[in-house]
Parts: sequence; structure tokens; C-alpha cells
Amino acid sequence: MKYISTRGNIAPIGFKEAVMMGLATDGGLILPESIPQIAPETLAAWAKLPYRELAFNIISLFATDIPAADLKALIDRSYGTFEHQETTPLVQKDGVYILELFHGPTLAFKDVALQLLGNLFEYLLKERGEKMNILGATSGDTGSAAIAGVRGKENINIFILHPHLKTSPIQALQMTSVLDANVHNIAVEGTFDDCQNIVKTLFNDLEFKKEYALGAVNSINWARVLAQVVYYFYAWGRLPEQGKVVFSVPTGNFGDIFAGYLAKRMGLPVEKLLLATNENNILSRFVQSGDYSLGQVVQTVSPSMDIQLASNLERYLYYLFNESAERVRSAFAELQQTGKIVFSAEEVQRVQSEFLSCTVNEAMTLETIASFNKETGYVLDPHTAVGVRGALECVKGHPAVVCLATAHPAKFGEAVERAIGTPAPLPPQLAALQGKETRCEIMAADKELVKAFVKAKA
Ligand SMILES: Cc1ncc(COP(=O)(O)O)c(C=O)c1O
Ligand SMILES: N[C@@H](CCOP(=O)(O)O)C(=O)O
Repeated sequence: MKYISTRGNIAPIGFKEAVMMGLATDGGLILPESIPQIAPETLAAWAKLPYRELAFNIISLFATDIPAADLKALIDRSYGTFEHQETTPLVQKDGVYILELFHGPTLAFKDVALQLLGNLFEYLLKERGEKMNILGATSGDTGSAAIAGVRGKENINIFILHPHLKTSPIQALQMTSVLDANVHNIAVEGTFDDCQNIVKTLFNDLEFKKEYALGAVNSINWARVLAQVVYYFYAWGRLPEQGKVVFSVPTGNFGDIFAGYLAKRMGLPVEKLLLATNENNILSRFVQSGDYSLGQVVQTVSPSMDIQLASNLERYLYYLFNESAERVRSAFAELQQTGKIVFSAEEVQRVQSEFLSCTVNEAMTLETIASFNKETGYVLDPHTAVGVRGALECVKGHPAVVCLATAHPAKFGEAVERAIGTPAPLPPQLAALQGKETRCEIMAADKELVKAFVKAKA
């Protein structure tokens, strides 16, 4: 399998090279040259496979330059850290299915991809005898999952930018209480969009990227998206009947839902992907009416989705534009100049044939946590609640609606307490964080400051 860029200006590369490159050197995002098609008989045979076997079957279609035994070992090591033996169990509550993606070390769905990516980096760096400086942006969950994926690993430094005081207190602690010498947290005085913009700008500084061997842990990295494709297949296989399914996905940077889109293109019987956002609803406006115009980031009770400029939309647009890199380049030039992208009526229609969308505001999120808890005794985290609310409103009664549960509710104690009067009990790994020593550099949203910091610590 070879990989190309959404902007069309890199020569096709293998999987290992794609993982190391992170952001494509032409500023685009990496995609496979073609999408493998899974025949219905194969899908049926995969339906009840254990998670790791399924993961191997799917990932090996894309990671064709990693020997099978090595890939199996990487997958086993990555999911051996999950505390649930099913890795991502599917449970049924109140007429919907909840796909619990939060049983990894940092209790968010990011662990599914970042445990694997951490191990992949270690494997590839050893093979090449190289070192790497990871540079990433987080609105709360990617940061701690990435740190957990690489802490203590040889030949890797990690620099994570998060928006100062805009994550939940526990999310911040999960990052800043890691004192390993190779871990560097930077609290940026700005929004997640500022953090992501700095990271992408520094990746586009090819001299700096090369000299400091920058590696990407955000969903910029193809391996992130790939690992997330697996649980869509897993969830479908765990449903009582293997018919058409709707996935409801709480969305911020469009990585998770893009993985679902890929699963669909591979042949998974996905009826619709329901894109649920909080008040930062540029993406749900895009689906509803084709209005893709940037606004200001606002703070919400689902802080990990406080994002305007969703990085991975570019990957979807590549397909929407019939794989025209030229149209992708002109769309992003238009976005830079005007703050919006204009779509044709036919394009909007095609988006709507694949996605549903909804905006769930703070009151609706808290009300959903409360009512769901009252009905079922189950505690949703505020991000998951955004997706569940979308499902209950848009596809109620559909026999197979799977809501992605992207984080453990204890990570968002304040919001949960506001909804149900008491925070979710802290699992031991979160309780242990209280009162821990922390280390973090507070910085203005200035790429030169970040660059200088990386240079000084690398
Ligand atoms: C808990 C949680 N839910 C949902 C999302 C949104 O996922 P994505 O950014 O892939 O759209 C995030 C952030 O990525 C998150 O941390
Ligand atoms: N919500 C994310 C934002 C970064 O998204 P990513 O998927 O590109 O890593 C977070 O928790 O940091």
C-alpha cells in the first residue's frame, strides 16, 4: 500500500514513511492511494473476532511494509494496556448502543490509537537508529494519551501544547504531572486552534522539521486514523444483527468520524454517520447547509471539542472533491483568504447523503447526562452526551444506533456534578493525580517561542 497527500505534491510513500512524515511535506494530509474493499463474506467472518485479531486484519491491509509477526506483537503490546479484555466493549442502554472507548491508560478514546502509535514510533526509530521530537496540540485528551504512549521510551522527546486553563483540571493534571525528562508540556495562552496552528506551521517549516526530526501524534498522523477504523468494525460485529448501522460521533477535529467514513468506504454497512458538535458547530453547519465559515472558539462543557478548524476535514474533502488535489488546494487557499469554503449544491447534497448532524448546547448536554442517568443509571461524559443527544433526537427508534463513548465521565467532574449533583467516582489512576507535583511552561501563542523551547530542550 502506498500513500499520497491531499495536496497532491508528494511522491507515493510506504506506510512506515507515512507514519514518520506526519503532516505531508506539501502541507497536506496523508491518505492511502486506494481504499481496500472488504467483501461481505470477509466482514461476516470478522464479526466476532477478538479485538486484537480484528485490528491485525484491518491494519495489515494498510501497513503492508511491516512484517506480520512484528505487527501482531505491536498490536498485542498496545492493547495489553487496556483494562477491559474486550478493549472497546459495546453495551446497550436506553435503546442505543454505547461503544466504550475509554478503557485505556488515560481513559479516553485517544488511547486506542496512541498506544499503538507510541509503540510504532519506538519500533521504527529503533529500526532506523534515529531519534524523534514529537510535537502535538491538544484540547485535552490527545495530550495525555500521547504522553502515556511514549513516556519512558528511548529516543523520543514529546512537546505537547494545550490551551492554558481551557482543559478540564484533571485533563491538565494527567499531562503536567508526568515528570519524565522527555516530557514537555506547554500551556498556550490561546485556544486549541492556536495550538494546532502553531504545530502545523512548525511542521511546514521543513528545515526545522528535518533538523529536529519532528513526529506527529495528532490525527494529522495517518496511523491515528487507521487505528480508529478498527472499532467501527468491532462495534458492528458485536451488534445482535449485522445489518445497517448508524454511528453517532461527538466531533471536534473530525478524526474519529473520518475513521468511520473510511470504514464505510471499505464496505462496512454504515447507513449514516451522525456528526454531533457542541456550540463550536462549524462542522454541523457544514453538513446541515454547506455553511463552512470559521467562527470564534467558545468554551463549553465538552472542552475537547472546542475546535473551529477541524484538521481532518481536509481528508474528507479530498474524497468529496473526487480525489482532486487541485480542488483541495484551492479550497484551502479560499479558506485562508476569506475564512470560508463555498461548496456547490451537488457537493452539499453528497455530504448530506453520508452524514447527519446536530448541535448540542450546554443545557442540552447537561440535561442529557441527567436524563440518561435517571433512565439507565449510566453516567455519560459530556462529549459522549453530545453524541447520545444527537442520536436520541435524530435517529430515535433506529434498531442499530451506536454512540461512541469517547471519554470516562470522571475526567469531567464539574460538568457531571452540575448535571447529576455528584461527580463520577474517580478511578484509581485519576484519584492518584490529586496533589501531585506538576511541570508546565506557560507561553504566549507564538510559534517562535515554541520553536525556541523545542530547540532548547530537544
Ligand atoms: C473526549 C473527546 N470526545 C470527542 C472528541 C472529538 O474527536 P475528533 O477530534 O476526532 O473529532 C475529542 C477530541 O478529539 C475528545 O477528546
Ligand atoms: N480533541 C482533541 C483535539 C486534537 O485532536 P487530534 O485527534 O488531532 O489529536 C484532543 O483531545 O486533544
